[in-house]
Amino acid sequence: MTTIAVLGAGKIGESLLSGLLKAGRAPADLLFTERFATRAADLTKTYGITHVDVATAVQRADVIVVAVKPQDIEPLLDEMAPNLPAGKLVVSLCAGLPTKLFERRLPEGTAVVRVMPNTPMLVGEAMSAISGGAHAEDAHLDLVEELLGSVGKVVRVPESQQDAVTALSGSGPAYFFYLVEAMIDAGILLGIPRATAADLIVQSAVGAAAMLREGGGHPVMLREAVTSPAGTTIAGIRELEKHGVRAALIDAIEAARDRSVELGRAHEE
Ligand SMILES: NC(=O)C1=CN([C@@H]2O[C@H](COP(=O)(O)OP(=O)(O)OC[C@H]3O[C@@H](n4cnc5c(N)ncnc54)[C@H](O)[C@@H]3O)[C@@H](O)[C@H]2O)C=CC1
Ligand SMILES: O=C(O)[C@@H]1CCC=N1
Repeated sequence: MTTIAVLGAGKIGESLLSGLLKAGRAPADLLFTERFATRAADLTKTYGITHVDVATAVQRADVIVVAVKPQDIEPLLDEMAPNLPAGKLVVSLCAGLPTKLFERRLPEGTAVVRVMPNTPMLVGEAMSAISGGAHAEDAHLDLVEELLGSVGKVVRVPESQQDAVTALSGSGPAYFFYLVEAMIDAGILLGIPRATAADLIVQSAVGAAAMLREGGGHPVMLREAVTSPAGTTIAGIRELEKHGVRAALIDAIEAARDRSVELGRAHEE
């Protein structure tokens, strides 16, 4: 069985470990590193997985998943480089960091796959986009696709699109949560108890997502079907348009893309 080590078990690292376990992978096939000892102990207790140091992780695992903040990558690469045997596959989940950075800092010929996942991985509903680096072969991409396919959907994209993908689906869940939060607040304003407002909005979000995914409908047609002539929905849509919500969303996603590019530039030679 393939042994997978997750370096940095924070929010996304834990989501991956938990998702892989839920998908049927044995705890014995998973390793993780974590710089905070109390967090490491909590994760071992919760999931029964083994906490190791970076040197042990890169030596024992076949697939090494890097899940630290982009700002924390340099010291981690310093620790990985002298210990990484040839033939290992390095998978980076880090926003903005190009495969070239890993290839430059790790032993010559190391296969690197850049991935942009998202936190719905925790419930087996991740959206992950993967791109191979210079030494990644089809077999490496197939392996990463299989791993991430067990915790959600996977698409292959050229690495040049990864900053945009990061803004769209990497950050995307946060924008949906933000929208839900705002709609629940609207319910409070209208006198609906918070718990009821949350139920109403969360189920509406789940239903809308199911229609988008399973119904195969176009978002414009689905919205038009809710929008009756002289009805309630169009009164609300007029306010959204007046406040420039569409342009705000486009600007937000462009800003997130720009930030991803900036995170990568910070590590250029
Ligand atoms: N949170 C999200 O929604 C997503 C995050 N990502 C990417 O995943 C990476 C991690 O993000 P989060 O999980 O949100 O951050 P986080 O801060 O929750 O997790 C990072 C973890 O790495 C640990 N760490 C840092 N340096 C370490 C080292 N040298 N050795 C061992 N452990 C170390 C930290 O203690 C922390 O627990 C980032 O690069 C981010 O861009 C990608 C997609 C989505
Ligand atoms: O906010 C971030 O930088 C990370 C990357 C994508 C989602 N969260």
